Amino acid sequence: MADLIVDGANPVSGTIRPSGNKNAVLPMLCATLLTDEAVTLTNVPEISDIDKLVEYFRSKGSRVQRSLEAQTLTIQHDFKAFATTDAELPVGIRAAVLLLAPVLLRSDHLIFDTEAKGCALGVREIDPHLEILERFGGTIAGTHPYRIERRNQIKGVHLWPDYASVTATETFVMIAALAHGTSTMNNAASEPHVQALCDMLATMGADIDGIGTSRLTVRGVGKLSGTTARVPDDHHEVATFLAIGAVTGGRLTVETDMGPQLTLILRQFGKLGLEFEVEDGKVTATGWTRKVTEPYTAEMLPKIEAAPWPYFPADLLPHAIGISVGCTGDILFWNKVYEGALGWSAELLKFGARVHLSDPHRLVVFGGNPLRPATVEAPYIIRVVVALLLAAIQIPGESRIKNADPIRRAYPHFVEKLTKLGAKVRWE
Ligand SMILES: CC(=O)N[C@H]1[C@@H](OP(=O)(O)OP(=O)(O)OC[C@H]2O[C@@H](n3ccc(=O)[nH]c3=O)[C@H](O)[C@@H]2O)O[C@H](CO)[C@@H](O)[C@@H]1O
Ligand SMILES: C=C(OP(=O)(O)O)C(=O)O
Repeated sequence: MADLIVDGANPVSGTIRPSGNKNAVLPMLCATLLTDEAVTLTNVPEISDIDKLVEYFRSKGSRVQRSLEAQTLTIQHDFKAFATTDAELPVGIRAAVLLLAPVLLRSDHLIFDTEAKGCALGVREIDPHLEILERFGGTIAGTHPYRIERRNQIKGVHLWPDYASVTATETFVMIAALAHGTSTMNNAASEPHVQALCDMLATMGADIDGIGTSRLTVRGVGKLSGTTARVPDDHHEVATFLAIGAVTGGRLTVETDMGPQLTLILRQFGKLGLEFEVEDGKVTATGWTRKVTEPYTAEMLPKIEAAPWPYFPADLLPHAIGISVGCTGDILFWNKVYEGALGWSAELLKFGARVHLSDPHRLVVFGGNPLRPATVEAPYIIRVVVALLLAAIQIPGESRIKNADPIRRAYPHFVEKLTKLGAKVRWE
């Protein structure tokens, strides 16, 4: 594991283009298994989760051509390789769960010997995925490892799961696209990455209504064709760079077409005093007042809450927390998604911040405390490494974020990009 050394309070300024969204490219890559024709993805980020999926596909005889320079990836699968052997999925990444539906469609049985846990945010259950496979006609023939069999034709079903799960919705769309008949899902997730997968499947010939809403209707088709699809820019990375620019006193522009999707994200960062200019094709961080917006309702604490899209994303709540330690006022953070996503907040005390973890979902950060550089320990959570960096980079002096490697799962060339913009950050 490597540490990130951050020499804070150096303005991070300039213009940057974001990379493709990890949580979009992973389902898009898995969905290439739904066709025997070649699929080309563009704006493919250079991140380790993709390396793991590509390695898995190559081990199954898939042909993969990847250009890191052009950020393109072309892939074509050999269905026979999936049909004749047990499919043992890659371990250590949440995205392994996105292989369940497409592999089961290609093979009549698969062995799933991974807990499919990514970031350490809580239980990361797989029940919603297994339930979808069962409802579409799969059988769970064993557990530890999971053995899933498919004896019958995949037929359309109507689902209304407990909650809007990103990867479970993606599993549903992939299997429903090739099922016989019509399928519906109420309480579907609608994050930009879920929309990107649906849009890609539509270009392959899938018949999907309700993209971007909480009710998806999918009329199954007999066959999907190859396509070329662009991975959308990563709104998490866009938000990260904007926040870094603002808290370091820089002026940082991100060139992206994601502007309209960032409205609520910028509004929540605005509650922490971050200032932005949104123009066609770009967003600029212009300053930071450090003031927390006080609600008119006097009994209320200022609050930022995270929940499934179109709420503020759970994957950006750590960023807001990291920023907030430098604010002058108090604010409540409420993670309505994960039951284990805030335990790391005690690390912020080492910077001199005062925080109170009210329960597993709610954290209060008290503003106006003198901050100092510190050595902190990152958990295995990509976005928490960023949160700790956002705290460290606003404080004059050298901080160390231990075990910062998880950042490589979603932020390509993070240190190199920051260095070009004037940050003093290095791996050690
Ligand atoms: C590869 C990928 O795309 N990973 C993302 C995906 O993970 P993933 O698809 O695993 O996350 P889910 O949307 O399933 O939610 C994660 C967990 O939160 C809990 N839960 C969620 C929603 C809800 O209304 N109630 C509830 O209790 C459940 O315990 C669930 O297991 O979506 C998460 C939530 O946006 C993101 O953090 C992950 O980065
Ligand atoms: C939690 C994340 O990823 P994963 O679900 O792949 O662990 C994330 O991208 O912040």
